[in-house]
Amino acid sequence: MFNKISIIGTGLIGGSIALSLKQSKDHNFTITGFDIDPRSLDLAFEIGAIDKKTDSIEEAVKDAEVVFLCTPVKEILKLIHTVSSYARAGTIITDVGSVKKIVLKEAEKIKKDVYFIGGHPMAGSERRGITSADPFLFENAVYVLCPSFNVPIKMVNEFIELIKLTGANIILLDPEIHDRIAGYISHLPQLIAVLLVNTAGSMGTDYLSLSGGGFKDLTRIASSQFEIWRDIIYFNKEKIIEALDNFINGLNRYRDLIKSDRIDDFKSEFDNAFKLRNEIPSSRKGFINVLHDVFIMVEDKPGVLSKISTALYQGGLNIKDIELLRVREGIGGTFRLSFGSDKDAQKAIEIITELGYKVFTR
Ligand SMILES: NC(=O)C1=CN([C@@H]2O[C@H](COP(=O)(O)OP(=O)(O)OC[C@H]3O[C@@H](n4cnc5c(N)ncnc54)[C@H](O)[C@@H]3O)[C@@H](O)[C@H]2O)C=CC1
Ligand SMILES: O=C(O)C(=O)Cc1ccc(O)cc1
Repeated sequence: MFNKISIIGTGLIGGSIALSLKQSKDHNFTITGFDIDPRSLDLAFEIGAIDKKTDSIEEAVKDAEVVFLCTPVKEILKLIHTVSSYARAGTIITDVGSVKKIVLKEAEKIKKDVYFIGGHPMAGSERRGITSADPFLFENAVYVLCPSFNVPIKMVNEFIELIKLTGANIILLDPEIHDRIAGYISHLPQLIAVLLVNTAGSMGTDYLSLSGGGFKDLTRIASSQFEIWRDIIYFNKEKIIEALDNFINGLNRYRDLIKSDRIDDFKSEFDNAFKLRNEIPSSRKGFINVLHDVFIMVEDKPGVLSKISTALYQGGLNIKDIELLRVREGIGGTFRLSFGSDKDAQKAIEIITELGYKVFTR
């Protein structure tokens, strides 16, 4: 197994990968971080995501066995060259970019004694930066890998073992297929979420103030920052246009059905969606829910949950639902607690924070 890891871009994804590797009980990784934003680097060091920080990319890379590129995609395309020029023979360079074909094409140009394995953890958040990093972010998530042709199978296998430590399930995919699928299940939904909020919002802010759980569930990712998405949209243009065209055709068909009073024709649409939706492997991410969720990161210590639930009970709060989202034996996990109202969820946050746990909402 590798020991020396470097993270270039210590933001949400870079920070989460670093934190999850540092939590591994059976390994003692030395993680070096580099980021163009010194605040991000300082914070990553302060929270223990990285062991060393450096303002020199050469320094960050020269002794590393694995280098993770965790920046926006456009930067990844440049960093592939900078990093490979400083990397010693045998180093694995990997990225986390949401688009894969352009990245793998760029990686074809680097010297052949370093190995590029494209990666895309299919989990994330609408929030950015190291302050939102979560060691359990990838637990049970799909993590796509696209190795370059020159990477020996043994190296791919060793790398898979490393990524498995994040708790993710690995899938090897052709970059083009990855981009088409990501276009439909991630990039199209992102644009739809933005347009839904803007369409309703353009009618007046009072429209949005009436929105219920369904609208909020469907549009959480509309709060994502454009900086990451600019590159995703640009570099997956073709596949996104294909997905948009399909979706626009579907919307037009629905419009025609309604206009011509063929409402019953929607039954098969609903039935089909119900069936397909139920086939998505059960992970709670994105599950429709009208409750108000609070997420708590806890250590794997006896009594932690009863301490929290007792304090909430004494505070007059009723937990409507509870789920252990991500757990690492002996280390800890993230719990989702759901409350019946936003007011209760806010009160719960106060109570749990007072107990000294890290709490966040989505
Ligand atoms: N946000 C999400 O939910 C997911 C994002 N991704 C991909 O992960 C990558 C990173 O996204 P996030 O972590 O969300 O963004 P982020 O904004 O939280 O972190 C990016 C970090 O990279 C740093 N950075 C930018 N240019 C740099 C450069 N040239 N050299 C060194 N550091 C640089 C920034 O200062 C920042 O700290 C993107 O390519 C995105 O497509 C993949 C899966 C999920
Ligand atoms: O917040 C969520 O649920 C996401 O799905 C975030 C996300 C954004 C970009 C990706 O490439 C993958 C995941």
